[in-house]
Amino acid sequence: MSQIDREAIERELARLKQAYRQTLDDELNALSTQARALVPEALDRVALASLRDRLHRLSGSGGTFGLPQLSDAARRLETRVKAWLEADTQTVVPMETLTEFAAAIDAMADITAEQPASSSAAMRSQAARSPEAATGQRRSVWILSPDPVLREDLGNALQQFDYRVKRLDSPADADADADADNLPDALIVDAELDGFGDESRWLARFSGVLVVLTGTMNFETCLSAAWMGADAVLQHPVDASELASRIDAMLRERGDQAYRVLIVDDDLALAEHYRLVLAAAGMRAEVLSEPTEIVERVAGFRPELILLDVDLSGYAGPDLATIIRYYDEWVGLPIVYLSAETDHARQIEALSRGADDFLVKPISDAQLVAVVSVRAYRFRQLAELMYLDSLTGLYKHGPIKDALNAELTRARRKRDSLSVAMIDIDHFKRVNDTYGHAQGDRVIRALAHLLKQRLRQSDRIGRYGGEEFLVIMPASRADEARLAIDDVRRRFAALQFHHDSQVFTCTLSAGVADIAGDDAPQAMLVAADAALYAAKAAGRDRVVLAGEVPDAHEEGS
Ligand SMILES: Nc1nc2c(ncn2[C@@H]2O[C@H](COP(=O)(O)OP(=O)(O)OP(=O)(O)O)[C@@H](O)[C@H]2O)c(=O)[nH]1
Repeated sequence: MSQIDREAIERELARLKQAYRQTLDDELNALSTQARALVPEALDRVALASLRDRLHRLSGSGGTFGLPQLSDAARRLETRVKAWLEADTQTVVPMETLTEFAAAIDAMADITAEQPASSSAAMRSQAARSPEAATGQRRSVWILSPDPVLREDLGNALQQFDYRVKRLDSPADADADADADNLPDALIVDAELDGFGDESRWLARFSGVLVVLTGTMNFETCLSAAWMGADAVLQHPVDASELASRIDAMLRERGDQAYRVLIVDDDLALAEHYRLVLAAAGMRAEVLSEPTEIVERVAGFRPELILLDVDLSGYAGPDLATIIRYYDEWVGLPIVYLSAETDHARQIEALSRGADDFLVKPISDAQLVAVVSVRAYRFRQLAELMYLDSLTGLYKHGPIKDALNAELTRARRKRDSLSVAMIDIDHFKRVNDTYGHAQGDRVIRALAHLLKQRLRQSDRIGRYGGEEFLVIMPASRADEARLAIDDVRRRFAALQFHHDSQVFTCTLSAGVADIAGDDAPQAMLVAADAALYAAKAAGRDRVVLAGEVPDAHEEGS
């Protein structure tokens, strides 16, 4: 997996700081002109409000770009303007006071004292998690084995899980490919392969997952695997679905699940600075400057924390927090205000409207990273416990139904299509009865894994019941949804499960309904369930659309 390019991020941060300094002169000139235009007899309230907003922005951004004294000065001046605005309209501010105020504005131009460069070391010390992880890119795997059957079978099975597979039969081939090609995300090495690990210098720069396959699990094989730095030793024959799950879990642990943070701020330079600071700490941050798009963006990006400015142009942060809390599925999402507001009463008022914390700008980079990562970590832990099924990592029954309500509301508002699919493993009872419950669990996990691999990131997948799954597919008509689910059906049927010396396969049936039928959530579920029932009745191993009458055929034909 590629590493975060810290140098590029630091260069970009320095560029932002320079750009900020360049626009600062213009901003201070504009402030000075506005201040000098104030006259005692007729204080222009519109001009005062504009002065207050500009000073507020300056107090928030100065410190971030290395000018903390500028922040302090702007904050003091902002307080004075606020007092004038809140006073009786008849109040006359003496001319000397206005002159002195304008001089104080001009004096800000003299503030050039710079803080020591911001805490990039602190940023570096934070857990470095790779941000490109959740991009949904296909993972690559090399299979190194002298056994052509193992290479072929395992390779084909991993392709079903959307891995790019390269099959190699000797250490020399691997050495040649390692020089010529990018190293893979995962490497599966057959313990029977002679000479691997001794000469393969490229192993030192391999940072992916290394799995050793062995026919016999004993101390010697495990010891040589440990010397090689293997992450896991598995006994062959191995279930490809188990292997794919293990590799995925290890890649995830290795940091391919960066925290997702949404920054809502209309000061774009400042927001970009925060984004880069969080990226340097290994998080994935996105900036939203158009508050009206907040619901769509939260639904699409699924942040694990929102950094919310209190005063956005035309909107109040607390109103946005309230809107987010209207959606059941986002009730626990951490919202942290990031604002130049120092008035405690206002901070408390803002906090009472659905947020979790209040950070006062300017905030140090290290503090920002610390607060965000601690809260995002806790949220992820809690969300996993509350919403995710422990066997499959999919949504539990309740949360997937909540997700359907939310997706339907959005689809209606955007006049977009939406489909649901109800999926059930065929004759699952027989699997349990014949091969045992543990093997049944493996089959359930394999299907969950396949669904996660094959469907879009925006699709929601839940374990609806024991061996029944519910998939919500936004922006998909039923015919499109059917194609996707049918692809999963074919791949699932091709998976081979190993039990002792036996090999068995399973199939699934599915029913698909879309919003065109009836857009009440319960009606969609009933329609999909009826289609699933029709698929079972018509011989299983098929996907049926709601309202469709499938041709019946013999099972297994
Ligand atoms: N291993 C395992 N089995 C489960 C789990 N949850 C439910 N089951 C079993 O899944 C089986 C479901 O069987 P049925 O609903 O009768 O139907 P089926 O055998 O799948 O047959 P059809 O749906 O008609 O194709 C039951 O035997 C349950 O005990 C689970 O978490 N793990």
